[in-house]
This record gives sequence, structure tokens and C-alpha cells, in this order.
Amino acid sequence: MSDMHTATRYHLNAPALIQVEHLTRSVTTRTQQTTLLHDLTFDVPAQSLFAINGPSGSGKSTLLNMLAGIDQPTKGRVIFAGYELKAQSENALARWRGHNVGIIFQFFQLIPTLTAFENVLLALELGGGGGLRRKDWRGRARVCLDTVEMGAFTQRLPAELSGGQQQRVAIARALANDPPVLIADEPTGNLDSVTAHSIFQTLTNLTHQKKTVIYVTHNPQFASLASARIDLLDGQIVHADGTTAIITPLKEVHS
Ligand SMILES: Nc1ncnc2c1ncn2[C@@H]1O[C@H](COP(=O)(O)OP(=O)(O)OP(=O)(O)O)[C@@H](O)[C@H]1O
Repeated sequence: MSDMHTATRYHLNAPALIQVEHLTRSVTTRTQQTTLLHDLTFDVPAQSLFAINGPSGSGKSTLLNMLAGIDQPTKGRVIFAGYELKAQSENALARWRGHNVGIIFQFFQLIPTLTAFENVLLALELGGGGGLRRKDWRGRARVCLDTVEMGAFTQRLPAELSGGQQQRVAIARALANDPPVLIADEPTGNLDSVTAHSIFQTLTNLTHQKKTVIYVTHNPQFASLASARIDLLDGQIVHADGTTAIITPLKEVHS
């Protein structure tokens, strides 16, 4: 569809970790087919702090689910470090996700009856330990909590932590199996602005430790903290910065 648009393509030199090519996502409801994402083409540079920005309903979460292999495009493809996601079975995708993607949620989603340490350890149990032997998992959990400055709170339950501290534990959990990519849907949506900035500082630090962090936000201030970004409107890319993307001019956006 974007071939019909006056498309602009930005070329920058950063290597792409993820390439999204002509991705369209449609859903069929009882009465009609609705297109949620229209022919998106863009790259996520390796080791970027990458924002998917846009107003409510613009398709951010739908896109994030495609990048995580949770949902499949109707057309087009996602190539993740050379691996095409849609060509895989559900089981293969789940295994792939366990090794390649750590997920961070807006409402933290820690297990309330487990300590910070146990929450991270559980991720290692479920994810197979990120290539480590079982005897090394406890050490790994400590390293992850230290990385997010939660080394002093390992024995606290989530209810004994502030929102920002809970999100740090959730980031440590996402790091447990050492995935190259972290994916976060409104990671600071439940936090005050000062705490949110400190969480973004932690996410930025992770990009200096070879992680690529992709996050969704509807907040332009938080989007501006990214090293690369796309802005969505009605399921189309209307702006990009720090990356390669096909842009739909605002006057051509479908609504
Ligand atoms: N399964 C579905 N069936 C029909 N419409 C859907 C479905 N899932 C999402 N949508 C619609 O697709 C659009 C994009 O939804 P999405 O959740 O991706 O937006 P978003 O930008 O993440 O919004 P928010 O910031 O409010 O979370 C919305 O209009 C939503 O109502």
C-alpha cells in the first residue's frame, strides 16, 4: 500500500537488528475487516533505545506483539537477526522468544508471594537458564538485580517495594535469560515522572551493555529519550528518527 504513498525512506548507518518489511495486520470482526497496521517498513538498529510512539489506538501494542513473535502479521514479515518470525511454528516461536526477548509490563506483573530474588530465579527456571548451568542461576539472578540497582532489596516481596523498585525487579527478570532484546509496553505508565526518568536511565544503560530496548509510549517526552524512534498514527508511520523507515505523509494517513 505504501507504494501508492509519496514515501520517504531514511538511510542511516546503524546496523539493523530487526527488519520489518511491509507489515500489515488486519482483523476480521463479525461485520468487517479492519486494518490495524498498514504496510509498515522500518528497521530497529542494534543496541538502540527504540521508541514506538503514538496516540491511543494507533497500533503500538499490536506492533510490539508482532516484534515479540506473540502475534503474526497478515502480510509482510519481521526478520529478527536474520530469522524470519512468521515462518515458525507456535512452539518454535515460544522457544525462540525465551532465548531472544525479555518482556517488561506496565504493571510489573511480579509474583506477589515471591521475593525479588525468587521472581528473577523463576524466570531462569522457566526460560532454561539462558545457557547457564543450574548451579549458576542464583549468581545470575544476583547479577541481574545488581544491574538494575536492586542488590540491596533481593529479599523483599513486591508489596514491600515502591513502583519504581518493582519495575527494576521486572527489568532484572527480563534480563535473566540474557536475551539480546527487551520489549516494554508503557514501562513507566504507572510511575511518576522522576521515577520514570530513572527507569529510562537504567534502560539506556542496558543499551550500553549490548541490549536493544524497544518500548511503547504515548508520551512525547518519553519518546524523546529514545536513540531511534517511529511515530505511529492510525497504524501508519508518520515520522521516524535515527532509523530507516518508509514514512506516510500526514495528509495521506487513513483513519
Ligand atoms: N483484536 C482486535 N479486533 C479489532 N480491533 C482491534 C483488535 N486489537 C486491537 N484493535 C484495535 O486496533 C487499534 C490499535 O490497537 P492497539 O492496542 O495496538 O493501540 P495502542 O496504540 O497500543 O493503544 P493504547 O495506547 O491505547 O494501548 C485500536 O483501534 C484497537 O481498538
